[in-house]
Amino acid sequence: MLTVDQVGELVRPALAPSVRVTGAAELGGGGFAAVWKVLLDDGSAVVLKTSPPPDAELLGYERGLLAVEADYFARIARELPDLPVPEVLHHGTDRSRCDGDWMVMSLLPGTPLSELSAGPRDAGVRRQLGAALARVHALEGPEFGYPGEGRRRAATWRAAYLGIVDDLLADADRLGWTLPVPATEIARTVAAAADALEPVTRPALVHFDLWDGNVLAAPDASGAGSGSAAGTGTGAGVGSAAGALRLSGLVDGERCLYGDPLVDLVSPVLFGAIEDEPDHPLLRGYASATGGKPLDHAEVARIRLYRLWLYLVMNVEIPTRGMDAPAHAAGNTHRAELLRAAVAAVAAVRKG
Ligand SMILES: Nc1ncnc2c1ncn2[C@@H]1O[C@H](COP(=O)(O)OP(=O)(O)OP(=O)(O)O)[C@@H](O)[C@H]1O
Repeated sequence: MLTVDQVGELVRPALAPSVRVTGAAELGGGGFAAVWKVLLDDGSAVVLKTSPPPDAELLGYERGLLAVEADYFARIARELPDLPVPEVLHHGTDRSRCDGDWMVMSLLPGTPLSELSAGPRDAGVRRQLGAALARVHALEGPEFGYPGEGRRRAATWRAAYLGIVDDLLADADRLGWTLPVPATEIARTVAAAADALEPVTRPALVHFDLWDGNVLAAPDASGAGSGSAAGTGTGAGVGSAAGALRLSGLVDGERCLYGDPLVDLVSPVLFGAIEDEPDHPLLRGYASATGGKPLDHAEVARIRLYRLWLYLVMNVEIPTRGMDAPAHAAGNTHRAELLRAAVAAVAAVRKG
């Protein structure tokens, strides 16, 4: 855990010489990295994110994530400047100053959807998210898979996906973590369904992790309570404001990769299935930007493969996130059920 003085030292390279740090508070939700809101004496604030130290036990794909996240935000800021991603102010790698990498970025206004319980009021935000995602998906990479040094990549999406799943199964084995479905059954199930991935021929930039905690919403300019959260970051007041909300931030781009745009339809409905909700606002927003049509059978088959992947990650990361303690038993039982159901759903598409 960093002290406020250490936080101040790390953000220093991103600040004008005259600006002073007046305080810092850890932002909730950072399960992988440590994330701080840092207050400055000019009344503004920035965000500091530090990655785990190099000797931390991580999953194989979790290498160099902060550099990848910095590149993701920088590329979107460059190519789609009206989309609300943080501005990267500094990316530090000096081990004499911090065990892990660190990034200083602008503080976006708003509150995560996960903290809002806004009900139908957040439909507009989800529509805007769908439209924004469609634009990010127009950006391409050179190959399928993860960007960055020594990470899983392949010339085809099928090979990248199967390799990513294999790597996660190898992680579970290395960590001695028993999965709720045997690794051999998972590998067999995805291999048998992998023909569904063949139509994907364009490596689109996908975020992968847009669950509600990584989508920020703020009152829109005309909404009641406008200004209560704008400028204060994860501010109070949005949840109780009765006015309309707007999409004010996409954060946590560290798990991005190049692949099928449909990957991004899974995390936003973390415990459900977007293909069972044809009127979901995210789908409507996405279709408004792409002229898209309802999801077809082949697309549903792919989405189910991606849900299996997401739930596999959520099971394999239990030991590395320190969630293998008895206090997490109920949550882990739920994760296990999700994975079992996802494997069965992939197998069912194959039979259907
Ligand atoms: N630039 C930003 N502006 C405002 N809030 C931010 C910003 N970056 C992060 N946050 C807030 O801090 C939280 C944690 O940040 P982030 O998701 O990047 O950390 P993480 O450790 O990678 O999270 P996860 O547990 O999802 O892996 C976010 O959910 C968001 O609420």
